[in-house]
Amino acid sequence: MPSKTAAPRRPEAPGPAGSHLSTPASLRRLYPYVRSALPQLLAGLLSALGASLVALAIPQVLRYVVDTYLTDVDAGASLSDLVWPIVLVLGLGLAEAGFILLRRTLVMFPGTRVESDMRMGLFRHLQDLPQAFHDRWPGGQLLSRIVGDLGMLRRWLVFSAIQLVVSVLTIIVGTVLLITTAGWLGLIYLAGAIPMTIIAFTFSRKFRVVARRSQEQLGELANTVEESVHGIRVLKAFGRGRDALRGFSGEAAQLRETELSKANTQSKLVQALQIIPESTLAIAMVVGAFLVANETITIGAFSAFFLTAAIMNGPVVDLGMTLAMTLNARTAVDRYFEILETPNSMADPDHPDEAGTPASDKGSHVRLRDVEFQYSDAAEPLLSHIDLDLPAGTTTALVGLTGSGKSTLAMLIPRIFDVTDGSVEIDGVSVRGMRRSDVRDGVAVAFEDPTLFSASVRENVLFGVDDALDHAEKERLMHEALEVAQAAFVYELPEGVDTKIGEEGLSLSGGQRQRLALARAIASRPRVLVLDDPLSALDVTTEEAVSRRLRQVLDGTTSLVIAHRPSTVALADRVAVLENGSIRAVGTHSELLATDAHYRYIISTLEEDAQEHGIGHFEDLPPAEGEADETDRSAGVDDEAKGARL
Ligand SMILES: Nc1ncnc2c1ncn2[C@@H]1O[C@H](COP(=O)(O)OP(=O)(O)OP(=O)(O)O)[C@@H](O)[C@H]1O
Repeated sequence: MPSKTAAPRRPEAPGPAGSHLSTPASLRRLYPYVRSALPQLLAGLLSALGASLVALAIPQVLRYVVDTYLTDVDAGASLSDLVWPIVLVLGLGLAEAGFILLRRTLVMFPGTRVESDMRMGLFRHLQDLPQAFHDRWPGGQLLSRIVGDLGMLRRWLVFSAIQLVVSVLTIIVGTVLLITTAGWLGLIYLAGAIPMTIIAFTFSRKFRVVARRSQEQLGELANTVEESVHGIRVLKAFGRGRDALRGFSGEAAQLRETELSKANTQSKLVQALQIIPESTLAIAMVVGAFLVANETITIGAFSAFFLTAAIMNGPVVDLGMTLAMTLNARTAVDRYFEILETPNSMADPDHPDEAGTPASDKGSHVRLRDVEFQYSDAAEPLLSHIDLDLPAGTTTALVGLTGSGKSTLAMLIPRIFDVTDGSVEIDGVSVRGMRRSDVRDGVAVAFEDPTLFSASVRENVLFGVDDALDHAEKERLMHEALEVAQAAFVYELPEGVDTKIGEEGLSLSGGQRQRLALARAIASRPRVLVLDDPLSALDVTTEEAVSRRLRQVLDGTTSLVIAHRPSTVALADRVAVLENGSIRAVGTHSELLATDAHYRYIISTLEEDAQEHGIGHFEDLPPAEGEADETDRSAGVDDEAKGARL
């Protein structure tokens, strides 16, 4: 049940990155992304400013018309005298519309480019961050940052940021015009700025908090949706759809409350920004009538004052909205850099070691030396003093009770996790000294719970294959891997290997997905192959067929196979037994049966389990094709092991 039982994982970060910064300082961090777009954004700003200033010029024409032709009766103005002022007002109106259009055209392209660059940067960093980070951060939070927050930032950049500057400049220019046009009346209007500034400041403090809360809650909601969609089968199977809905409604209601509180806070500001200037205008009207009567100001100046103030009303009220959007953008920036500035604890070294030369053409030599591993949120190490030698070209089965740390140990080889002490070496070079890409080029993994991508079968199987290979070679590797994994079912799919297999391969059965994941690992022809219980979802007949072919493939590489079935143990030359976080014994199956009580216990448990489920036993496993002709694979191979296996 997504929302009740699975509490959302919280980031370990002590607080939002950048929360100690002022809003301008926080937004300044956008500069590297915005730099190349600045010329267009500035041109957009100038266009918007042009539109505003042109609008402010219209009242001055009115003032001229009123003072020259309408109030000065002796001037004897005729209708024809008004043609030029009318043409001028029309021209100013057209210029304003033109500036607005130009502004939109100028900012649209750079805005989307900044958004896209930032999105790429974040995605690249997410890909680079280690597994430990992804274990901690819920997907919904990442999704809401990479999609929602960045969309919000773009809208702010192309609209609100420009509007904010334009509004402030328009208000400044407008206020100067009010003062020069109508003296005291302008100063009365300016006095309204004092309470407005105080209110805006208080608003900013409140709004920042609620904006952050809203964006976090949106992330949690996205997380709940992701988890429910991901686990839809379980929810349906257990009839827990209603509970999921209840959990979702609770979170949605919380978000709604926060949004309402946000809107409330914002509407208070907007109200203040409307009421205060209008109150000052009421006072100005009384004072203005008095000044006109005294002939201190002209009727034209009086009219122009009110028309200018009316035009300024738009930018003043806009200030409320743009300020709110600026604070939303600031939160989005903080949330963006919170991820982007998460240091990568598994970064490549500055001076990486070259990958070692493989010990034999049958694969690399892997060695774990006094390895310790502890999960960051665990109280004590899960693995300690692990010494394990995987000679080139050999297959080692790793067995142990459930939860003993087998999968974790296997993940240390491709550096999905880093050892906390000791070292993992491939061909004599520590994996921590190498580029991660070099390590992973040589190591392929097939997970027990395989993840496939929503792409074609071909793309999934060739996922780890060198792009530089020519088409024919790639095809050959794919068909061969599919054959080893007994995945001929793909040829029966509607478009054969070009069939798109849907999100996470959910259109396939568990066994089919597992075989494709196995084919993916095999196709890349790795020097080290890590198989985490790769046959667990297969039926007996398929398992036998895969095992027979797999054994031939394993002959040509160094493999570590996590075994939960006797038949998987039988694929190996030798067996390593994991207990209480350490390797308790290494030997052939028969050696261990004879000498190690814990191994006997594990095997009997596996056998019982196999009998219960009607799956393969040691004796059931058919010999590999041509195996009788084989010579020993390496020094690490034990005849007895083969005897045991056969
Ligand atoms: N990301 C993680 N953070 C903290 N603890 C973890 C994490 N992943 C696994 N563990 C813990 O580490 C222990 C070993 O897990 P692991 O999956 O390596 O065992 P396993 O021997 O492969 O188990 P199984 O045979 O059931 O697949 C378990 O107790 C598990 O709870």
